[in-house]
Amino acid sequence: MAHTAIKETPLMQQYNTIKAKHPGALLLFRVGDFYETFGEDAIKASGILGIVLTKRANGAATHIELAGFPHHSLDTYLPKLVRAGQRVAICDQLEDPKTTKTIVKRGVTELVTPGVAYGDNIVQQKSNNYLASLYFEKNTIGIALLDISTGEFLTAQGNSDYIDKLLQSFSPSEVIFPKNRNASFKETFGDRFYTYALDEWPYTGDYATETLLKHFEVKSLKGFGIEKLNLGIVAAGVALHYLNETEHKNLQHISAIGRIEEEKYLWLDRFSIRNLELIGSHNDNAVTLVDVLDHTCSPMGARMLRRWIVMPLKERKPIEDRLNVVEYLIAHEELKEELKQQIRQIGDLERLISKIGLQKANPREVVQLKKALAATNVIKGICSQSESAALRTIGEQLNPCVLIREKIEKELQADPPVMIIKGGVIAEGINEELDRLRKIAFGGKGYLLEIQKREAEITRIPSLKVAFNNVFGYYLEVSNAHKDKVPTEWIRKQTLVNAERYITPELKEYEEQILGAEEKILALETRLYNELLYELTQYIKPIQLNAQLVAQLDVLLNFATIAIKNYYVKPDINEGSIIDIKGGRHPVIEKNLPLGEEYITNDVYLDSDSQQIIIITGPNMAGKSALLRQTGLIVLMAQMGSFVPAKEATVGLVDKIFTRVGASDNLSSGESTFMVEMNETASILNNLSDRSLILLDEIGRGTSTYDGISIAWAIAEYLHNHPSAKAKTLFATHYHELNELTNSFHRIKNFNVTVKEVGHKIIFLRKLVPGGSEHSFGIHVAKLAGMPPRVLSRANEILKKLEAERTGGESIKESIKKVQKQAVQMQMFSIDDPVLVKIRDMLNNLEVNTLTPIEALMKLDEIQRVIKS
Ligand SMILES: Nc1ncnc2c1ncn2[C@@H]1O[C@H](COP(=O)(O)OP(=O)(O)OP(=O)(O)O)[C@@H](O)[C@H]1O
Repeated sequence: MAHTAIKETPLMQQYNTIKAKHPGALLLFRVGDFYETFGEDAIKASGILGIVLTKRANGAATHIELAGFPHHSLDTYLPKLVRAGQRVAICDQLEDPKTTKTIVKRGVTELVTPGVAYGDNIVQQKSNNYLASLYFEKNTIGIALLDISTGEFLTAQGNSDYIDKLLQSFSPSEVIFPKNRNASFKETFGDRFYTYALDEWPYTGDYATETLLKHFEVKSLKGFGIEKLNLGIVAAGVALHYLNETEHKNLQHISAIGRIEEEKYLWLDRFSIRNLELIGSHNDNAVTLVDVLDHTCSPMGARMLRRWIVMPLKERKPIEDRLNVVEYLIAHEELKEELKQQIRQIGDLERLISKIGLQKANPREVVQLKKALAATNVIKGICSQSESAALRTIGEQLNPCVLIREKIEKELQADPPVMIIKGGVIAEGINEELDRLRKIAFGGKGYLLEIQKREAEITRIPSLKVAFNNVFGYYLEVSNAHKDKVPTEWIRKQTLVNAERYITPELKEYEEQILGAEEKILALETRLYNELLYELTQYIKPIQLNAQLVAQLDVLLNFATIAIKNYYVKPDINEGSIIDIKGGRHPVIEKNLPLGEEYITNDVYLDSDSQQIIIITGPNMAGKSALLRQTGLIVLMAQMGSFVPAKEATVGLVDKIFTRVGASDNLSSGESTFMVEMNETASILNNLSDRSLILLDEIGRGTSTYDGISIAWAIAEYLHNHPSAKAKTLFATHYHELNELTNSFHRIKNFNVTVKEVGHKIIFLRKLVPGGSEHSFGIHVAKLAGMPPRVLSRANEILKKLEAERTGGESIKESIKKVQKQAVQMQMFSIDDPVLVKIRDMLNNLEVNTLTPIEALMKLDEIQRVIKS
């Protein structure tokens, strides 16, 4: 945005210089006790924050807008600005205004952007706050994901599908990329993200590698296992560069970078993450899987759970390890509760240690660190003594960091204030000078009483009082009755109605000592505190590991808790190719049914030999989508190591889950929704594998019936006949015509979700049974929805007519022939019409006897187009 230079005063000159250095950022300019904004920034800030916008004269003829708030309200206002998508540059006074005669030196001390934020009020407790950095080269994209609030730093590279999936899983608060890629970013990933484009120069392999090597103080990136990710390295280097640019210099807590190990995780494409409603997005209120699953005891556990949900595993061993711990915890109620109790004490150790790295932890947080380490030690004890090997491993790895814990215990007061300037942070007996100064400053009362007592005796003025005021400090007050007893060396300072006030050299000297002492105490406490903070940075790595382990334990405990609470069972995970769910439920819907309603359980069986594809028909509202989703969710939960909502479940490991929901739900994109649906489906067909699970919900409904049937039919056929990948598929559809498929393709089976017709009403039984269903009951559902009776009865009439026309039991082929016949008959009437001529030719060229139903349908579609055109 154009920034109109603000002229005149030296202050404004300084402002303009700083402002120009941070284009695109809203500048909070510290003036005395206030943060001020000017011009455009002031207009924005007053709008976002609801603070008063004023105008002030600026030179002879101009006015400048102005809006500000007290500096101590920064914690309240800054998050609001950042959440409103502003980049905020905080400009502070870099020297004490008292010590300078000219204008105070000022500079930007931090640039807070949505993706580079760590303040408790800015970042969400239960989710990570990632900055994503992208680098493009031909068809490959490098990505780095960095959360400054937790120190997590990851990288990967791959094609745009993969990067898209990662962006969906990690849902970064900000995405950065080189300026020349602005257009291609938008084209590939849309406008779902807050983005910032950087100059291109830092995007080189050399510069990035050097930045990383320097940051981690290593000679090679091999130790991190990322050395082959040449594009990922560039993205990661630029991420660090960006932190530096935004004035984040203390980054010891970013202590390692890891590769996202794609091969370890079940692939969930971004549509699945959305369609299965796993974690929801920031702005919708739908109840999602995580809402049901999250009973963690710590924010870091909550964040790890979210990661496990979008990145389930696909190797048997680690999944079983998790399941076994959960089983053990369920069987040991007391131990489970004790561990949860301790984890609650630990709190957000991960973000706490990050603040130590950033050197921004306050005294109370450091004391919390001590408490967390104490609780860690208790957990270590419990785990080490358990019979579960996995828990013992966690116990062994936990590091109680005894030395530093004792040091904090010894050096800090037990309950210090949040702000160091309040004083009383460093404990007694740590520093002699501090103790001495404290005695002077705070032992003062006794000392003054002594003076008072002594002088009262000498002068024989029993009512003599020592007191203090802001005008002339400590004084002696003598009532008028005794004023003639005052020694001559006392200096009179004030006369009241019935008393006189005096000062003495002794009092003045004492006063100077006290005032000096307070300042010295503050300086000394600050120094000692910072030394302690600095020493703590050496413990970042072990404490980060503790945080990881405790978060893991928290999630496993959480799985045990919800398994008990929601009656989940341990799934049987194996390397076979069967998915066999008995009495399965939808974990979210079952929790949100209207009072008195019970979730109807269902069995789903899929394998690659006899029942690879299930076509599920059934009326609207019958529960088809719920069934598809619950199958996906049960597999997912099993592979994240959780028990599952079913009576019994066998899960032959799945490597990819694809979900597509027929268009018409996915609005708000420029493309035709049908086109989008076809694109998405194409990407499934091109990526599936033998272990994939595909959930197709009314694919094809976004177009004309015959088009839709044809496409759905062709997809099912393709999935069945795929030479190498017998992907297990659930296919919900309204097109009963698809029930014909089972006759030609032996691994395709028909099922339907049952309903019962009672008089004019239908009752949803929600049971999945073998066989196709006859009709849709769409009109019944319309009635349920309160459609006017006239519309309903007319719809019924039309339906009857249509059904009557379709002579009972006729196959698609026959009905197509009939249509052809009608078309041929039509030809006899107006032969000259060029459209009809064209259609006639098309029909004449058809080899009806060799035509497959699908080809017939497509032909029909072609004919329809000709007529429409
Ligand atoms: N097994 C079940 N037990 C109880 N209630 C269920 C069950 N399955 C679904 N429901 C309820 O029925 C509603 C409709 O289910 P769902 O959306 O799956 O139907 P559908 O057959 O896919 O409908 P449509 O064809 O109109 O999309 C759900 O929102 C849920 O409240």
